[in-house]
Parts: sequence; C-alpha cells; structure tokens
Amino acid sequence: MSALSLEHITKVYDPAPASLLDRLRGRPARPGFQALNNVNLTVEHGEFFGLLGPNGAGKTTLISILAGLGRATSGSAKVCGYDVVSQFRESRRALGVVPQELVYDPFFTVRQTLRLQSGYFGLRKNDDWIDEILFNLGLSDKADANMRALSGGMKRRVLVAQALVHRPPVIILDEPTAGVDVDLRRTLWEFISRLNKQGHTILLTTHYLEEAEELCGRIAMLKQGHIVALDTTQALLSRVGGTDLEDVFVRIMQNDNPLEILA
Ligand SMILES: Nc1ncnc2c1ncn2[C@@H]1O[C@H](COP(=O)(O)OP(=O)(O)OP(=O)(O)O)[C@@H](O)[C@H]1O
Repeated sequence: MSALSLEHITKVYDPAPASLLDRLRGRPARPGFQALNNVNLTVEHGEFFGLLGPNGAGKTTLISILAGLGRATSGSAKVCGYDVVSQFRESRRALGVVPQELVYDPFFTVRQTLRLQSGYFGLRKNDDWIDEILFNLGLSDKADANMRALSGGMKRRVLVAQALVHRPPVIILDEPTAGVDVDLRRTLWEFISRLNKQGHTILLTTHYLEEAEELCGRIAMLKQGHIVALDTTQALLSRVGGTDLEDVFVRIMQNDNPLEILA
C-alpha cells in the first residue's frame, strides 16, 4: 500500500456560465478547462517527493484532489490506501496539508487555532504535541499572540503547525516557503526533514528548485496537466544534463516533447 496513489486522474474545471447574450444568441457552451490529464503517480511511504511545474501546471489542483477539496473528473486517488472520495474521513486523517494561501481566523490566538484544528480530528488534550510543534517551528513565544498580529512568515509557520496537529503520516506542503525569510526556511526544512527521517512521507511543491534538489529523493514534473518527467533527482540530473535541477527543469519545460530528452 503506497502513501499516495493517483490512477488516471483527469480534472476538467466547469466552464464559466455563459453570458445572457451568448444564451440569447444560442452560442454553444464553452468547454471546461482541463487542468490534469491522465495523471498516474505513486509515492511510497517515507519518500520525500517533489512535485514541480510552472504556474498553472496543475499542482494545486492535484493536491486539492488528494485533500478531498476538489473532485477529479475521472480516475482514482488514495492516501495510505484510503480512497479520497469513498473513504474521505480515513484519507483526510492520514494527510496534513500546508496550503499555499495564507488562510487564518483573525479572532483566535495561535494556541486556540491549533486546539480548534485538533478538535476537527477529535483530539482533545493535544497540548503536549502542540507545544512540541510550536517549539520546533520557533513559535513558542507566539502561542498566545493573536493570529492577526503575526507577520506573514509567522502565519505561514502556523499553517505548517496546523497541518501537523493530528500527526499525519503523509504531509503535503504547497509552496511553504513562498515569501518567507531564510531563518524560517532553515527551521522549517530541519523540522520537515526530521519528520521525514521519522517515517513521515512528504510531498512538496516549490518554485525554489535548489530546495527541491537538496531535499527530494524523487521528482515529478507537471506541464499543462501532464506528467512529463518522473524519476529520482540524481537520475534526472544525469539523464537530462545541465548544471543543476533548475537547468533540468528549464530544458524539460522548453522542450515540446520532453519525453524525447528523457529517453
Ligand atoms: N476553480 C477553477 N476554475 C477554473 N480553472 C481553474 C480553477 N482552479 C484552477 N484553474 C486552472 O487550472 C490550471 C491549474 O491551476 P493550479 O492552481 O492547479 O496550478 P499550479 O500548478 O498550482 O500553479 P501555481 O504554481 O501558480 O500555484 C490553471 O490554468 C488555473 O487557471
């Protein structure tokens, strides 16, 4: 049983509703937008896996499907063997997601936010673990601060903490270091790497390719909803050539037929 598995996942977003004028003129409905096209991917337990792609490639769409926030148009997705649709509770419990957007409730303190999140998973008396997470993310002295009083980087740390309150075996981080300072990056990666060494599976999306190169054992690259590369980081570097992962990424994305350069 894999940590994450996606089989033939396709996602077509509904088109924007036709305007009244279009309808009156009898114009045909616009087609939906295909964000993912027959994606097959398996991530094994304990992997540190990178999901890379340019803006709009479909990374967040794929993560939303795994987190049960969006439905695939076709195909099946599982977290730790649990189907994300028919076994939503189990699959969601196995997953911690750090979202890309800074979403928070401005009326709560950091500790209240984390207690509330624990409550969603039926966890009471979770304070020992909450304290440990706060410490590891350099947030101990902010525990009683109101969320709206935190800087952007601090809010992002809380998002990471929120994803971890129920000790999920699989952690997905959607661009967790966007706009954060060097200090947080270090703290965050040290903590996440430690969790990975303890057996947690990590799926990371990032536009900082040097981070992906350093951290990820395997990498998938998405381009316009297709997986165009999937291999170990070392194999991608040696097969595609170039000086670093950024070079590899650019070469693959600029090639009309990326599979050609990976052959
Ligand atoms: N709700 C939606 N309705 C219609 N199209 C959408 C919707 N959400 C995303 N899309 C489109 O689907 C495509 C994939 O978007 P997605 O957010 O998954 O990309 P991404 O790889 O995460 O990009 P980024 O790196 O910018 O975060 C984009 O073209 C986007 O405009």
